[in-house]
Amino acid sequence: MSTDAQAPMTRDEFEQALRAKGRFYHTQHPYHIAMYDGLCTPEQIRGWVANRYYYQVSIPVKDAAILANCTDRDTRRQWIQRILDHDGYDGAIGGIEAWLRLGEAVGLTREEMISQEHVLPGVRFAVDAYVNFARRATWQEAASSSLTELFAPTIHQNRLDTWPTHYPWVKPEGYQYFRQRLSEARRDVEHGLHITLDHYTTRPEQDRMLEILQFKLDVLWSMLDAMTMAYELNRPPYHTVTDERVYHKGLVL
Ligand SMILES: O=C(O)c1cc(C(=O)O)c2c(n1)C(=O)C(=O)c1cc(C(=O)O)[nH]c1-2
Repeated sequence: MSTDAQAPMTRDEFEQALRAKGRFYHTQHPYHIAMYDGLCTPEQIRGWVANRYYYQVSIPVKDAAILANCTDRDTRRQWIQRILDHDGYDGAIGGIEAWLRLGEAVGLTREEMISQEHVLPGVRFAVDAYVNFARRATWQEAASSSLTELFAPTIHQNRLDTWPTHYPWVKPEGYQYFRQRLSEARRDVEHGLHITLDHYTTRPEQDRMLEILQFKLDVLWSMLDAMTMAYELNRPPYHTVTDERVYHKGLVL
């Protein structure tokens, strides 16, 4: 390779390269496209909400792992807000509680979500890979892996705009999560982008970051692949053997 090929990207070029990864975001997944086009059955919406619950409860664990590895006081001060946003604080309900209410609004019970009985092994493995990455990586790398949210500035607004028409059977009380996330996601992306653009300055580091972002895209895409098998193709795990949800509900390692 020539020395030129190894030259670092400028801050702007690097940001453009990160943003270009957006074409692989899970909004391009057929499951997501169907959801946006109003083509999902109630069972498919319920499956998505019940499985995404596992992502929601894992996010603060992931963020706590980042905090545990973070030696920078200013970053910790800002990052800790992410945990509070999901867990709730000062009387405000957090994202996890809001997600449980979304579940109830689509016809799931709180108990069946909390029991994680619907969480497909493929979803669990994908989400666990993200949490484990955050445990092992440097805090800067783990922080920057949250940047997929960069690709969906309007994802929650779109749901607020279209779900009531597409899915009138969903109770309106369920939409709080999407509403809450509008401002939180914008703030998180700004902070994550700031850390990322500051941290990766050599070309090999920048290339590694693009690979980290691809890893995170793979996590999100794989979750939807597992849901496609179960709820679109009607091939949940062990479907050749039983209709029961025998898959494990998580091993605490
Ligand atoms: O609904 C979505 O499509 C979506 C995607 C993502 C993402 O890109 O990881 C997050 C969220 N929502 C979200 O609500 C959320 O709180 C969140 C936290 C993180 C993260 O990586 O720390 N991603 C996401």
